[in-house]
Amino acid sequence: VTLAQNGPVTLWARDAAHVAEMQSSRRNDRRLPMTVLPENVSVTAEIEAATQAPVLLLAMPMQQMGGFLTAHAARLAGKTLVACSKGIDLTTGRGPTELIAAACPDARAAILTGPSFAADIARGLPTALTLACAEDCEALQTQLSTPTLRLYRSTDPLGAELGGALKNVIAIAAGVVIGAGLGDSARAALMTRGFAEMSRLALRLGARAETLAGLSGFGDLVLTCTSAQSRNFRFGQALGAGEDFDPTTTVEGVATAKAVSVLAQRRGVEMPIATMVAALSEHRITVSDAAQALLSRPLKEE
Ligand SMILES: NC(=O)C1=CN([C@@H]2O[C@H](COP(=O)(O)OP(=O)(O)OC[C@H]3O[C@@H](n4cnc5c(N)ncnc54)[C@H](O)[C@@H]3O)[C@@H](O)[C@H]2O)C=CC1
Ligand SMILES: O=C(CO)COP(=O)(O)O
Repeated sequence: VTLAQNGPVTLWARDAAHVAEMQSSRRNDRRLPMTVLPENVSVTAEIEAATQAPVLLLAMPMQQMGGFLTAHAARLAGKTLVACSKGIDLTTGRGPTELIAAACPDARAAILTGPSFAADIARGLPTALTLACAEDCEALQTQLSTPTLRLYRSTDPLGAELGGALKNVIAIAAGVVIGAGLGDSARAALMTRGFAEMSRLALRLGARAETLAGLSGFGDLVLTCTSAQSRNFRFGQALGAGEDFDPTTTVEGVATAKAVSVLAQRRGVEMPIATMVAALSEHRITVSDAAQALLSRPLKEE
């Protein structure tokens, strides 16, 4: 919706009936019901039509991306593929740009990530994001920026994708704290210690500290841990309050917590909060036992 200010945009979806509905109503009632699709957004169920453009934005749940890339690899060769997903693939332990590089080695992989709710962007509210690509991406930065969507470029896609993936795990923990009535002070402590463990793992994997401190890391951590618009935060809140949560909602932090626990163990990195989120999401531990376990860790230097 925002990119349509810069020129024609093609929106591809798999479900032909849903596409027909969007073409006639000019809205996506399932995902963004309040937003009218601009005239120069054309909606199609034909992947051929959607892959004509040189730049493609991939916005799908993280665990679906590997299958999509493999299925369409031939069409995607030579394209610039901009991942908009946040997470770590459970099967391979890879982030979005690493998945793209493995499945489509002839494509240019980039990631667009940072504090941004889709509904805010669609409403034209001011938003700032990180666009990260191993190569120079100044032209792409200009192409994807709009008067209300301000992109900062980075050459550290690993750091950007790890920040975006890991903040969801900490947001679930923050939601648990609020849902269980443990208070705002506990949430602030968890966000800070969460940021410490996000940075610990990311740096060990080769990311840059300044990327973690930027929009894709710290920025998105703040948004997701403090806003009820966040599905990860709301999922945590329900977990903390012992309430059910709609299982069809995309909550990226659940699979990411699982993937991160494995990754952290393999690399010998301590990630107590992420490990606790993985256990809580799978109901292997109660909220009070999780809180107790975190509070009774050995005292140490900050
Ligand atoms: N909604 C938001 O505000 C933001 C979402 N993201 C990220 O974007 C990614 C997608 O999230 P949402 O769009 O919000 O989720 P969603 O659940 O609202 O929508 C996902 C869409 O992907 C489609 N899809 C599922 N599997 C697919 C496949 N194999 N091929 C093509 N399409 C497929 C679904 O049909 C659905 O339309 C996530 O990684 C999320 O973290 C990032 C920033 C903001
Ligand atoms: O990534 C997001 C905001 O930057 C969206 O957060 P949720 O997936 O938790 O809704």
